[in-house]
Amino acid sequence: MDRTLLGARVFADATLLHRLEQILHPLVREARERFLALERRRGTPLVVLDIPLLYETSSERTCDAVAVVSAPLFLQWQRLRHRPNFSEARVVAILARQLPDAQKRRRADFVIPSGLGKALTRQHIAHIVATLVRGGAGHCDALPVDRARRHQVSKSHA
Ligand SMILES: CC(C)(COP(=O)(O)OP(=O)(O)OC[C@H]1O[C@@H](n2cnc3c(N)ncnc32)[C@H](O)[C@@H]1O)[C@@H](O)C(=O)NCCC(=O)NCCS
Ligand SMILES: Nc1ncnc2c1ncn2[C@@H]1O[C@H](COP(=O)(O)OP(=O)(O)OP(=O)(O)O)[C@@H](O)[C@H]1O
Repeated sequence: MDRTLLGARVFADATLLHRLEQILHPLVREARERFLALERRRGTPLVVLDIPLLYETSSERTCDAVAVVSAPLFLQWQRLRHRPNFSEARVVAILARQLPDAQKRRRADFVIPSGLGKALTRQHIAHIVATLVRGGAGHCDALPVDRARRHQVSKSHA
């Protein structure tokens, strides 16, 4: 499948994108449920879901905590320019269909900076994992997280 061509069509046409989402999102949901059921059976203490349209689809309600990976806008554009299917029009169309980064950062429990090098990003992730495991967040959509500690961490990271 030519994803670049499909992207050019659907990101320029809200109706077509909606049709594609109606086909794909149920399949994504199904795969996610299978994954969660398997990890629950295994007793995995923490699972991570990488969801691009998390707030846009209200999926945050099914998770114990949300971490947003964020870099400054200039860096986002710099990285996007290196993608094989880059076009300014495509990026503008995609951004118009997503919640602004600032809003995601405000709503998230954790903000993971990705603009200051991979070592620092890894440190933040390790800190978050330790906080969640200590705080008792285990199976997604089940256990509570220590909110006070969450805020403490997200504030120091923002
Ligand atoms: C249109 C497709 C084929 C383009 O694929 P391609 O490999 O060229 O781009 P990629 O998937 O990496 O997406 C590029 C950027 O667009 C964003 N994006 C993808 N789908 C959407 C969408 N429905 N709404 C808003 N942004 C989107 C991604 O987060 C990413 O930042 C693909 O994005 C797709 O099938 N999208 C529809 C399914 C979807 O909603 N996926 C995201 C959530 S599960
Ligand atoms: N912490 C980091 N330090 C340095 N570079 C990074 C870091 N995180 C990501 N990058 C670089 O930024 C680019 C984009 O990363 P990635 O594809 O993970 O973004 P993304 O937000 O998941 O993208 P999308 O949602 O559009 O698929 C890649 O080239 C990657 O190497």
